[in-house]
Amino acid sequence: MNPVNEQAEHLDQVTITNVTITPVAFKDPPLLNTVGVHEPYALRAIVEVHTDSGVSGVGETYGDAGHLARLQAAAAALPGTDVFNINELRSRMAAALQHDQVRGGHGMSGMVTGSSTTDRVLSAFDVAALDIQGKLLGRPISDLLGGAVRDTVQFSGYLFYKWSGHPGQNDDSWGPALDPAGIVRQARKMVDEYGFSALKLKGGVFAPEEEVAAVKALRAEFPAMPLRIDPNGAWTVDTSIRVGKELDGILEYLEDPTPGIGGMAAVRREVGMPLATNMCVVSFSDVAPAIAAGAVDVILSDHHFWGGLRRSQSLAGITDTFGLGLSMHSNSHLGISLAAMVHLAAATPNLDYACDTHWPWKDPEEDVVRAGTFAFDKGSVKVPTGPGLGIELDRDALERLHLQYLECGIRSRDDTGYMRRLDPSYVLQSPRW
Ligand SMILES: O=C([O-])C(=O)C[C@H](O)[C@@H](O)C(=O)[O-]
Ligand SMILES: [Mg+2]
Repeated sequence: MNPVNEQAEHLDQVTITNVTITPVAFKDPPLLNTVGVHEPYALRAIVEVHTDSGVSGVGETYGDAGHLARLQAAAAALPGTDVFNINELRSRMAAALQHDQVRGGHGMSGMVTGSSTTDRVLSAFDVAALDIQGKLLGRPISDLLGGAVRDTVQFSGYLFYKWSGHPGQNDDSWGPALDPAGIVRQARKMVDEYGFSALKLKGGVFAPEEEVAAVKALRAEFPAMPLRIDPNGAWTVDTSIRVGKELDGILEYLEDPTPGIGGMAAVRREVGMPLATNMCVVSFSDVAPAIAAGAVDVILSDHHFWGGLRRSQSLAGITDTFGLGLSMHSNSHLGISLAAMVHLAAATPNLDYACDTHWPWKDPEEDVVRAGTFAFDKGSVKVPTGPGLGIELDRDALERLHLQYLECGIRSRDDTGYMRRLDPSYVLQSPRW
């Protein structure tokens, strides 16, 4: 048999034998948002899919208790499946989860509410399966997704209001950012260290006037920088229109000023700049109503809740067809997610904006991939060219971050509960202003 046939025969069926799911915790600074403040540790789950070929693949997803239970239920349904048949993986896990379509409990802080449970669970398995396929074929995932159209992927600097450190702990290296001057200081440090050429401010923390002043201060400091603000639906329609008019000509887009498709459509009729969302369009079932209502100009994809890399490409096809812009959302994440985001972004021709990432907020010493795998240069990351995700799991680091998970006591992300423990008068409100 010639080598090509021999390899083809070998790949005829590559069967999943078992799955390992490891929850991990990594340090997170006190980043403020409209539902509270980040706790001292962020949770993730590392999913390893093993096959009878001896080749394994990895994926990364939310680490909350409810999500972990669903990952386990899905994992139990997968042995015996061909790792090249992601459609079969999806239908098996949809069956396993059919009585558990609960919303929430996944680590998105109550801000992204209506995403599909099956797609949220599928994501890490999809990434792990593509990692295996790539390793078997000797090709990077970007090739499996149709080929990279860019060698590097641009990210935006993600600015947060924050305290100087977690109460009772030492100050972190970023210091406080509680007013326009603090935000500009943070932006300067982030741009100097990472070279970002777009900036996003997480808003919804202070009164809109203060956040408008922060955006204007950023504009004064960085005259040519594309700027965005995202209050996560903290504003009423009227407030959103007022702020939208005031920041017209300053923002490249305004992200989720107000909750819901109806509210976003009402704002969009009155403001000049594009409206973006990762809150009112979070699953395929939201797309048609949002387009019919004229609610948004830009959708932020996120493979963690859109069902992995292939289904995120389906979303990209939809935004392309309907003339919508496409950007990318993030939550606090580690290097496996970064690699997956980069492969997806590289193979998505119509990605119109620099992608979000929480990467600068992570302690550089903490990751489950080998240190030094990623470097930011001019705000961008090189697309890995090795087989699969092109990364290597650091087993010692995985063990350390798993121990940290066991010891930290946090089992579900709860920005509001943490804030309330620190400030019992704190009230959750949506919209707040
Ligand atoms: O764009 C967004 O909505 C986010 O990045 C959501 C995140 O949960 C962010 O607000 C955070 O980390 O606090
Ligand atoms: Mg957002």
